[in-house]
Amino acid sequence: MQIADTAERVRDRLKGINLYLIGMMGSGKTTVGRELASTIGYGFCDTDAVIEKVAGQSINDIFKSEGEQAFRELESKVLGELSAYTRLAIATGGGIVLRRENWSYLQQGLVVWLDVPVEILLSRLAGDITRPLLQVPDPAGELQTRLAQRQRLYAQADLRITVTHEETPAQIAARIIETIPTVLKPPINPEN
Ligand SMILES: Nc1ncnc2c1ncn2[C@@H]1O[C@H](COP(=O)(O)OP(=O)(O)OP(=O)(O)O)[C@@H](O)[C@H]1O
Ligand SMILES: O=C(O)C1=C[C@@H](O)[C@@H](O)[C@H](O)C1
Ligand SMILES: [Mg+2]
Repeated sequence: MQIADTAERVRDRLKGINLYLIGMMGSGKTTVGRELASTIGYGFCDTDAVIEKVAGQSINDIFKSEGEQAFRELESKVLGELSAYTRLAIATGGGIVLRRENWSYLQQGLVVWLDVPVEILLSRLAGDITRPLLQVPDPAGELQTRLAQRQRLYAQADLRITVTHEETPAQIAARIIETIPTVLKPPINPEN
């Protein structure tokens, strides 16, 4: 079946609930999230982008001037506000899973973990200067440590999409759409 047909069926079965993408920095939440939204006919939002807009500064500058704690507070506020909408694919920040209160919002939708090995994250983020937590002498070690701290939290997702080799964002979005029915309640069929 064509992905467009599958996407239409999945969209109907979702009944408007939001899709939340979680995972490490560089796992593709923003890139795949945008593709997922357009394929399934949802709107797209990115908590990091909304934070930068409301704060009027880059994430780097927020971390520098206010610190990580202030960023996390803003992040929870933005997540809470976005979760009031429906029919959205929402790319979150890599640390969204750290706060319990964030899960009260995430759990209202369907949570998708993009599980990408550190080697791929590193190759994607080599030379990146927009992620404050990676501006350290040993970004590989930093990613390993943070993944170890967060792994069990990411694992609370409804859906785990493991990326073992490079696939295009469109291929990953298609894989998400094809896998969503496995975690939804089966449709009611009165003839059975
Ligand atoms: N499937 C993919 N194949 C190749 N490159 C990708 C893929 N997904 C994302 N990328 C690239 O990896 C980089 C990071 O992707 P992206 O910004 O979507 O990650 P993220 O999970 O949103 O990260 P963050 O948590 O920091 O917001 C970007 O340069 C993007 O173009
Ligand atoms: O993994 C993280 O803690 C982060 C990921 C990014 O999305 C941004 O939210 C910020 O750089 C922090
Ligand atoms: Mg992102």
